[in-house]
Amino acid sequence: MPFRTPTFCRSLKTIVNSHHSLNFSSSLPLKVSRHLVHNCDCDGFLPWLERKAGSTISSSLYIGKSSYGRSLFASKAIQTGDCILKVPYSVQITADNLPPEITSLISEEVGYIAKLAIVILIEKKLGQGSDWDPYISCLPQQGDLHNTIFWNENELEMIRQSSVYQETINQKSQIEKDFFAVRPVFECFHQSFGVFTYKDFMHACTLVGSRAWGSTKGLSLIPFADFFNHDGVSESIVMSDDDKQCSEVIADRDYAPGEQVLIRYGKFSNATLVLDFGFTVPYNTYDQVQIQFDIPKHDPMHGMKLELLQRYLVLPTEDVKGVEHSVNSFTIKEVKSARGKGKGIPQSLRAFARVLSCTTRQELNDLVNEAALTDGRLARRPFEGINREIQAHLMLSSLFARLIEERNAAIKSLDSFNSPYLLCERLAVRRSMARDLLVGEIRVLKSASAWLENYCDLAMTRGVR
Ligand SMILES: C[S@@+](CC[C@H](N)C(=O)[O-])C[C@H]1O[C@@H](n2cnc3c(N)ncnc32)[C@H](O)[C@@H]1O
Repeated sequence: MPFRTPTFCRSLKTIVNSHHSLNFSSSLPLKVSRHLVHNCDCDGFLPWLERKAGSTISSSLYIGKSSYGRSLFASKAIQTGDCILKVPYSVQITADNLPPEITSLISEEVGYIAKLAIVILIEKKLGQGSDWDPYISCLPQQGDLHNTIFWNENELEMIRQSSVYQETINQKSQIEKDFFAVRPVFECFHQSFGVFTYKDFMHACTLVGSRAWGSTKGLSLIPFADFFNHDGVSESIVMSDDDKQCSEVIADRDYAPGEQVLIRYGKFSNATLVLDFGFTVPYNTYDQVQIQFDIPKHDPMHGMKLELLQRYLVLPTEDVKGVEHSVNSFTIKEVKSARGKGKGIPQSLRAFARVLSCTTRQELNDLVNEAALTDGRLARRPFEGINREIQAHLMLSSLFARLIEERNAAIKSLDSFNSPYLLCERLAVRRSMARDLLVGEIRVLKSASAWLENYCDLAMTRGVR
């Protein structure tokens, strides 16, 4: 999904494995709505796909309507451990489906999302003449999507405090870059494939980003499986097996006939969900906050600190949301126990605060010497003096307090965002997403604040070392 890395790839996760390793022992109390509506516009979809595949894809699921759009429902009783869907690779869409004359002209820099978007656009132009028409015509229309790249300026203002704001801008510019890279190719073939606009391309990229799974082919659209909606607590995921050349889903619990069957797309925060999938969940245990901690411009040792930080602070290898990391950007996860159990706030952030709290060259040199004598990392150990250690952490506390305050103010002003009558429903949906996002971020920041408070209290009473 991610429009930000060259291959822009944080699509729905797939385990490419020959062995399923799910733990089927627990029945999870999923909150699902019961729906017995069989007659959605996709009634003929599964029979068509099974004919195309030459095999049964699912005998226990049907496509119905839910409050999340179309969804898959149990057509009969399903038991924990049942294989509920098996989609052969032969009916999945990958970049290999691009016409060869197009593939040969597309630059290597164009990522998988863009390539699959082109496949969708070409098949769409072919209309009923396309082998994939029953699938392509089922895909959501432009107005149905709520990913933040479709939010207008006013709507985006609701989430300005969150990193999603900047990520949305980055995502748009990545799509634009890809569009300009592929447009000349299409101009050569406009008689065969027609023309498409930037808006069409953006829509197709978003469809791919929210419905394709990472695979050995880069990304794969898996028809029928992409009607599953997401539940972050589900243990069911789409698994692809290269030996069997198919993707499958195993039920993680029992389902009664008519019950909505949900899977987990990935361990995604609301920031990821709203950016790449156009929805949020009210309480998301995977929420995290991307923060930036700047060296104050007026700091007399600004240059020296910056140089040291760039030299010593190693960037995280895992790029959480494809955000470009700089030395002063950190990912904060919810701290589950303020009492010091488990992980607290990132070590790299605490090291950063120690460096920032130094007031003399000597103090900075001491940190460099200490790094040379230990594991080479800067400021990873608590300061000898308790007061200095506490002071460094209080800097973080005040940063968190400001971030919490800004988000609280943003939530308060959400109701002041209005729009013309016809757009009210759309705005209400997006406002509720903005609220979920900001509330989740506040929860994470408050947990980090509580951890810091506890750390400082403990340091005072016990001494840091
Ligand atoms: C893979 S598709 C699932 C099928 C989709 N509902 C449809 O009608 O085609 C992913 C999209 O479904 C919707 N969706 C999935 N899970 C959701 C959830 N828990 N809450 C709200 N919308 C959800 C979002 O629009 C998302 O981009």
